[in-house]
Amino acid sequence: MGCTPSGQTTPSEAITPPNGIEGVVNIARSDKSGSVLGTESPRFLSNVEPPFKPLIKPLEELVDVPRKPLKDTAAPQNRVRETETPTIETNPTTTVQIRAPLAYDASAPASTRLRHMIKNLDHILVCPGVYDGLSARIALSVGFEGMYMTGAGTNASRLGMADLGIAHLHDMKTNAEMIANLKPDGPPVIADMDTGYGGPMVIDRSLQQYHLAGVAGFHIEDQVMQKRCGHLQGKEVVDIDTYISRIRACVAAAKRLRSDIVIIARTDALQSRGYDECITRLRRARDEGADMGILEGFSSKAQARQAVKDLAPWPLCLNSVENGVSPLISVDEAQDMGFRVIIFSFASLAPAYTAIKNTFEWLKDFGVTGSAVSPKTIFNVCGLQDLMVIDERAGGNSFKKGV
Ligand SMILES: C[C@](O)(C(=O)O)[C@H](CC(=O)O)C(=O)O
Repeated sequence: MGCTPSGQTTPSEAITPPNGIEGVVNIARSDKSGSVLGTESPRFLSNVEPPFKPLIKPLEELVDVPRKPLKDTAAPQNRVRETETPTIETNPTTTVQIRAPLAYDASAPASTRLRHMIKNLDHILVCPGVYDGLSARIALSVGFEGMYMTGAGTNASRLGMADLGIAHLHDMKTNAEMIANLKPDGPPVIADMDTGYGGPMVIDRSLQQYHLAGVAGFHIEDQVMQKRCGHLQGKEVVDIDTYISRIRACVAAAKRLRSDIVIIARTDALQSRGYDECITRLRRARDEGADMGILEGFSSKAQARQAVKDLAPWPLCLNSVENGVSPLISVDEAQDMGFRVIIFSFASLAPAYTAIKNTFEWLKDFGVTGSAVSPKTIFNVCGLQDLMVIDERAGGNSFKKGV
């Protein structure tokens, strides 16, 4: 690591922040909403601006906007699923088959807003993977329209464990609940539900817990209970009937709870059973009432494009795991292929690993961290401004002497 040839360094002159730290600084300063991220002087109520810019376009911008056509989407053949509340389509060539309200309602639950976004946004919904409060806060401050709570990240951050199905319902639900409630009227949170954590009775409870936690959508997969990350080798899947019973349990629970939670059926069968079996599984899941699909671990871009065609107009979500088993597919490419949502599972976990490791090595070698980030920068990202407003409005005096 960098050090002067003599090894005679001082923090102020010779030590530069290690790789990764600079990026964190830039993220903190890139907030365009007018908040004071990255500075040392938070403002008080009179001149506090909203810490977050509106993340969702206002109604008038969403309704009747011409959507970018989902290219090459084949005409549906025996694929139209009965929906409880069919929506009126304005442009049949760009139909996205998901039950959704016609009008956007900013005060609706996140799940209802997510449905509307999947159906009506004129672009793909981009959800960075977040795994804890800070990564979620950073996603909010940068201004994404959605977020994805990664199971891999939850295992790693809450349990210090690899993504091998160690985290269970309680771990996943409490993490998702915290993240979804940082800004309940903000970007909807899609969360990993792995295998559902048991048979139909447990899955029923899992859906209920996610629904009550404010999770807007989740994916449930067909791996065996002792699952592993979709980008590892040696995955095993359950038979199709067991998989479909998982989906049925979700659909029934959502109906009973009158929940709009978006049910995303994921299949991990590509590795062991091949592409055609994946399409069969996803079609069955769709026919049982799943709202959306994920085919995990595409082996080529052509295969990803084909899956969208084969399942259209049912919407698909792309799980982009950089350095995983699939080729890297950018947001623009995924949109062009016709995906409606893209999640970047490792978007915060991987850079956090790099930054923390580099910093710890720097600390070990040089006795300082080399970080350029002040505590207040982190606190501002984590809602300091909002808390000051709450206190001042209530007549509290927590900040009379500054902060
Ligand atoms: C999407 C995923 O379920 C996750 O937990 O983020 C993982 C990501 C990963 O571990 O690579 C998966 O793809 O299985």
